[in-house]
Amino acid sequence: MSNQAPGVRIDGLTVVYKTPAGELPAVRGVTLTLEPGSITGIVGESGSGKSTLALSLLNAVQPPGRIAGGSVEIDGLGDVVGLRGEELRKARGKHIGYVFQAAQNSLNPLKTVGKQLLDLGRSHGVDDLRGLVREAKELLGRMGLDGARVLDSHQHELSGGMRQRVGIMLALVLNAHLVVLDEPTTALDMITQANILRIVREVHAERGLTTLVITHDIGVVAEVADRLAVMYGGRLVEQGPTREVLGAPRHPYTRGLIQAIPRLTGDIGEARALPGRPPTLATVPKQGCVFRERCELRMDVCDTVDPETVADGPRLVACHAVNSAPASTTVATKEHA
Ligand SMILES: Nc1ncnc2c1ncn2[C@@H]1O[C@H](COP(=O)(O)OP(=O)(O)OP(=O)(O)O)[C@@H](O)[C@H]1O
Repeated sequence: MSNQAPGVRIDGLTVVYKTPAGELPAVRGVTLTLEPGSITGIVGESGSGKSTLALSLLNAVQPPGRIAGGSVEIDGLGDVVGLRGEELRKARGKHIGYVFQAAQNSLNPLKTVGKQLLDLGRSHGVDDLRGLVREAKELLGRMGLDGARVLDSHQHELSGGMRQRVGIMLALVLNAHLVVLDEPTTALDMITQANILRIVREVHAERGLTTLVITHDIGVVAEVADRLAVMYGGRLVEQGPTREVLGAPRHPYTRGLIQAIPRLTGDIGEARALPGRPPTLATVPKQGCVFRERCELRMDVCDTVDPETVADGPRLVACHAVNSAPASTTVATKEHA
């Protein structure tokens, strides 16, 4: 991979988990492009398949899960779904930096952060380990931490918020140009969250990265993402430029998510939680629209026919009610399940 922001093309991706009821899809027929140099946010409630989709970028879905169909083409690496063993290990860390959702718990409790940093550097053939430590201290310093002290610490000596920032440092320190951040700010207070998101944006711009941010918090994507993809029941239901999607959401689920945000100004009672709950693997409908049970625009066709993804300029929406808009053109959504 060159030293430039890579483009990523996810096409018809389906990921299944083995359950007592057979293999069920957590991600189904997802098609998404990450433009080089962009920050894309994926938002959706718990269980919508965000983490499973993010893990697929590293071909890191673990049993009982497996990628059952589709491809993930990353510039310079090819289709990572086909990568195995050493090739795959090298790609992770060096080309793809990743902060796991449970970043607070992903450190080794027996080793200092500095020792883990050196292990990471050695396992990726970094010659200049001093330079690596310098870089780590610099990144930690920018995130408001005393770098030398953090590198000398064990996991138990750090707060949840500090571990989260260590996770972000480890994802960035090898200079990967594709960075995946899964819930990067969940353990943080509002001020620290804003600070971390500012740093994510700065480092993204300085280094020329392609960044994917996974979150249940629409405020986080509003803060950082150029483009926003909304996920529900393993499907992408709406995508587009963040401002356009937030300013004029089209899919009823996106509208529901936005209406559920309490505003700082105005009546707190105006925030309306979306009624009902998202489906689990066992309750996701096998045919028809995955959102219909909670949808105020439900029509008969929604019970039987999966809505196609329809493009209107840069906006993509999968909804029968919205599909009737006259200026739309249909794009094929591949199903590999
Ligand atoms: N190891 C597993 N075995 C079985 N089912 C799983 C496994 N991991 C995830 N799932 C199921 O797959 C679906 C998608 O989970 P995933 O963690 O990708 O969603 P998410 O949107 O990231 O949610 P969260 O933010 O809560 O992690 C959920 O229904 C979840 O229960």
